[in-house]
Amino acid sequence: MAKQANLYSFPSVPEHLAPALRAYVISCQEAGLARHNVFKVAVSGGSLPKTLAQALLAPSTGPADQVKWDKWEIFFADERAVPLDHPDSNYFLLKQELLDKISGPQPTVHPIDVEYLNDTQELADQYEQVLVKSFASRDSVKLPIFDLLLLGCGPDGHTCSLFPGHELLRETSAWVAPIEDSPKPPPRRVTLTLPVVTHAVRIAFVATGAGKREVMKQIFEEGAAGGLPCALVNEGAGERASWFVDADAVEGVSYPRRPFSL
Ligand SMILES: O=C1O[C@H](COP(=O)(O)O)[C@@H](O)[C@H](O)[C@H]1O
Repeated sequence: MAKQANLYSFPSVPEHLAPALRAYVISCQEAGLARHNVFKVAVSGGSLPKTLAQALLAPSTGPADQVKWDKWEIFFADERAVPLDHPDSNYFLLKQELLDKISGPQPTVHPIDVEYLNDTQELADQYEQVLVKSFASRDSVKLPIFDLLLLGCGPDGHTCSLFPGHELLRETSAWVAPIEDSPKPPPRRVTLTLPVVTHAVRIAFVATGAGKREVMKQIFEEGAAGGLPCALVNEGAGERASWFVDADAVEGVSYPRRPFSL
């Protein structure tokens, strides 16, 4: 039987979850560097960048605990069709929470091309071309393989801009797709598609707070049968998916917790 997603639960975010997430990201970074001397990562917006900043901006504890920012290529798992300085922009959020606070060597960051904000299909196609350039030509690469995806989980079970019951969940060809009717505002967005998400080497979800408890029950107790996008990622990725959650988010959820180890 295929191995299941890992569920790691921590008593507190700053003291326990953030250091574990840091250790996990650094291990993915080292694996990426060993593979191709670069670390290709895509990140979500929402509540994730704040936790990510707590994890990655902490002082290094030694040579094995280095975030090698200049080796990072950062992409967006989803983005809203708004200018890059708009409060709804996932880029703007990441910039405020994390990117602007990085001192020393800087990562390469790939925001959307705002020239195409009026046409979400074109916006998605252009972003797919960014991936094509980074991951070699689309003809030779069936799907881009991110070293790590850092994802959030909405209270409705959405991840990236893949929403429950939406036709986009059936997309099998595009790497990046437009959505014009996101149930969560703003409605116009672009997102990595489900096959790209499940194809990543590693996928880390971060979900914290009691507001996520009900959806965590559905994801982990009903599994893919419940149809929620996060559960579909768990099904497709199996043990390559790891959840970093706090105790509040998973209180009463019937699913085996793993002790965190690399
Ligand atoms: O709209 C979005 O929401 C999700 C989840 O956000 P959260 O605040 O509940 O963590 C986020 O992962 C996604 O990137 C964003 O566009």
